[in-house]
Amino acid sequence: MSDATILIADDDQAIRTVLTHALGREGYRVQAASSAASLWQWVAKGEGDLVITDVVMPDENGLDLIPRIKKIRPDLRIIVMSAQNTLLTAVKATERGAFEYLPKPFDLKELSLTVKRALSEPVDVVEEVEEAAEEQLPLIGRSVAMQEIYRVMARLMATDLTVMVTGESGTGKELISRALHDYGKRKEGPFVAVNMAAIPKELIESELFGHEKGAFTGATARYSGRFEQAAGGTLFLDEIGDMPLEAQTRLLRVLQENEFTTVGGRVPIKADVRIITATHRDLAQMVEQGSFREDLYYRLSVVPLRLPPLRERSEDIPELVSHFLRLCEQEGLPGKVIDQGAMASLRNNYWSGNIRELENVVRRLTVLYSQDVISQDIVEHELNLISMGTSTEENMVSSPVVPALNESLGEAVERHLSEYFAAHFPELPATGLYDRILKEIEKPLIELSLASTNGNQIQASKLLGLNRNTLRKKIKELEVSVIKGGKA
Ligand SMILES: Nc1ncnc2c1ncn2[C@@H]1O[C@H](COP(=O)(O)OP(=O)(O)OP(=O)(O)O)[C@@H](O)[C@H]1O
Repeated sequence: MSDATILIADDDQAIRTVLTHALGREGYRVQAASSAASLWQWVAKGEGDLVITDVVMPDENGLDLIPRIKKIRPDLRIIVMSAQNTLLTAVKATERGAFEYLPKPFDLKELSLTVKRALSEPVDVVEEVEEAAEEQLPLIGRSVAMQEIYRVMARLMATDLTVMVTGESGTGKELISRALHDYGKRKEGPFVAVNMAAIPKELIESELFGHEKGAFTGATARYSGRFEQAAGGTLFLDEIGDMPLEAQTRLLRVLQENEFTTVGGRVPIKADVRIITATHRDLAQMVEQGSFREDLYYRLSVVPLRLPPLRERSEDIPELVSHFLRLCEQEGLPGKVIDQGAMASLRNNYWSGNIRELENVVRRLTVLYSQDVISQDIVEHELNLISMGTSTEENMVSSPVVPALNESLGEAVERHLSEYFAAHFPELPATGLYDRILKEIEKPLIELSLASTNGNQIQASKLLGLNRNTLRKKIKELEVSVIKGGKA
């Protein structure tokens, strides 16, 4: 249908020009408008075989236009393109009956393929669907990688398909799974999450399928397992790669037969759950090694959803950081802003712990440093502590002033003091810091000197260059424990 007429609405002149050229080259007739109103006029007159519309336009939101168009021209296919790029936009576009949702910027090749598909596939009749509520779970991130995830998620909302979410630890697998439930057709039902790694092997069956009273020692009452608890809703099996082989076999049987029995029970119960699984493991490799059943793997990974690690979408970091700073403030922690250099350091970090690690770092920056503006120095300092395997909190409690190999004692003290300042600034006294810090240094200094002279106070006072009486006074004042047998 390359002689089809395509109607385009976008208030961005550049986009109209590019699309008109690209689609014109492929033989389509193109009419492009800068407003929803012009597009509507064409549609109402019966013109066009396909609509491509932007979402945010000065006169009307493209998403609101979809149901109006569908009412008078149910057969007209609509492609929505948007730079908003949130999950909600993708879900709304799909729910309202758009043929496809294309996050901007998109590839012209992709657009061309979508147009071809839209013109050749039969038009779906859109059922009346309940509108998705405004974003309850804010899924932050508009990177290309996340937009692709949102697009797939939007397509999954109206289905009960089994989804397997994979990705490194802390990439948001549980959050995405919850969002699939919250926007999906089972949203009125329960979302029941089970972490397979957290249940002892011998309890997995009864945890999942329940048990009858007396089924085994300790089964003092009937227990309805997670399958029963999740009836009508979603069962989220987290860390599915940690499921022992015997339980895998049982799960597979339940999925094949669509029913299960409790441990010790005989009456089959219908399994009315949508299953979403998640894992950070390489299940395909586990299948090869024989530690995960191949048939179960294929049943569970009907729709695989791979979450990218944070380092592959560092463009999302600023928005995530602002989101976590806002969360901290809502929880009553001090409100902070972050400067550009600090943000650049956060963007360039490797983030092996992904979003969870970023979230934790933002929390520490909020709590442990008194400055209202988080600077690059502070961020670098905190990230260094993490890369050394310690963070400010832990570091403050235990690390002694031990010079690193290339450091003088003075430098080590300075490093330690700066950590001390960073960690304790909010509770430092208004004045008297000099005495307080010197006291904190004096005590270990005297203790170490006494230890090195075996508790001999005469030698220690010499070593320190202090008068013997002064040393004695200090020992008392600072409550230094004196080694028994040491000479005064
Ligand atoms: N897109 C996102 N926007 C905002 N917060 C997010 C996003 N993704 C993840 N988070 C937050 O990051 C943290 C980790 O997410 P989540 O627990 O879903 O990760 P996970 O992949 O399931 O981790 P694990 O593999 O360790 O179980 C949570 O506090 C979650 O709220």
